[in-house]
Amino acid sequence: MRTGHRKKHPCAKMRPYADPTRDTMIHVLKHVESITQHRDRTLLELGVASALFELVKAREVNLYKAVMHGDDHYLSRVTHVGQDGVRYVQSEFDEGGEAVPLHTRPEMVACVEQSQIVLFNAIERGEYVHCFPISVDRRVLGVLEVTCTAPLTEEDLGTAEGFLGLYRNYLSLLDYSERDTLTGMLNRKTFDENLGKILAGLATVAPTDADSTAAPLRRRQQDDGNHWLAVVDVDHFKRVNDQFGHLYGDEVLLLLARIMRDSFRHQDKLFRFGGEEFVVILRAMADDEVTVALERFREAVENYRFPQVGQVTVSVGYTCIDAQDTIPDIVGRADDALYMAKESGRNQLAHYEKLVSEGKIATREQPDSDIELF
Ligand SMILES: Nc1nc2c(ncn2[C@@H]2O[C@H](COP(=O)(O)OP(=O)(O)OP(=O)(O)O)[C@@H](O)[C@H]2O)c(=O)[nH]1
Repeated sequence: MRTGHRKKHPCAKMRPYADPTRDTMIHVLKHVESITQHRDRTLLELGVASALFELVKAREVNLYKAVMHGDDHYLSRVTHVGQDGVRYVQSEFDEGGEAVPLHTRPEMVACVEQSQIVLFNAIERGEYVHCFPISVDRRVLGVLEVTCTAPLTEEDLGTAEGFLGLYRNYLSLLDYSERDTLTGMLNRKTFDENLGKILAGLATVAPTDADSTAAPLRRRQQDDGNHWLAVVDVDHFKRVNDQFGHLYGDEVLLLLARIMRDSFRHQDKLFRFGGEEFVVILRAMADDEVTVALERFREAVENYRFPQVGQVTVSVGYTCIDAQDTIPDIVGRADDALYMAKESGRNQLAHYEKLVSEGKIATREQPDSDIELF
């Protein structure tokens, strides 16, 4: 039987002086271990930014996401680690992370458009800003910005590029496991994780009797509006498959995914839920804002001519997400509304809460207690 007693390794006594190279290596490996333990994108990003901040002794490290809207690039800061001790991760749904046009950050243009590393001397602040492109499959997804009081040494540049390589590889692995292979949209597994995070966020800011600390965050959440969930289903898709074959059916799904990407904002989350069903999670101040966005998408599909197939339409059911909801509650309500949209002739939207207030649909039964029976 083994006991808890461990013999000292004979070499332990033979280390009369510290070996700085070995210590640095151990330090770097600890960061690598900590970064790769995450299956979560935001924690991964924070891990990379924190590691670089410490290892190259930066003043601050920022991570920007680059997004295309129309023909223009926009940048949105998602992670920040600074000397002030502030460590910050922007929620993907947070409107506070409003994207700025790329041209307002001229030092980043070559980085995003030509995938070049850029060193920028901000003399007035006594800072050197290093911008590294974050690219996966030759697409620049963002910029890692490392700000220091002096240009990075060759060694530090090597460290930064090494961590960037690690981040890129890990990101493409995560991306692969998060996406549907046909349309490239986020998959069902990612849907559950994302909606779970939204609900957890809402629960932390939901009002309680003695909640003074949560008040500013709650106010901000309320200022940013509600989250909404819409289920989109292709009308008579079986007919498309039967009449034109599965390959054309697949092409319809692929093109539909493209129309969805063009119709919604970059903060909105788009998922392929399975088969010919898609889900959008969006944030909006008011009901009519959601209706306008969904209606714009519905019309775009109706007006598109799919190769060989011609016109395809979609029906959409949507509902407002509440802090007390569970995932099945939300999807169930959107599905009930979708059913009504199909029953009422397809190619239209149906808003669950509106249907309830008009007495056209019965409210879903809420469980009496928190206890779930299996
Ligand atoms: N080509 C293709 N077809 C799929 C895929 N996933 C599901 N389908 C097909 O989608 C069709 C869905 O049919 P139904 O659920 O009957 O619905 P529908 O014909 O769209 O009719 P409504 O929803 O009532 O308007 C089935 O024929 C499935 O085989 C896919 O990945 N590719």
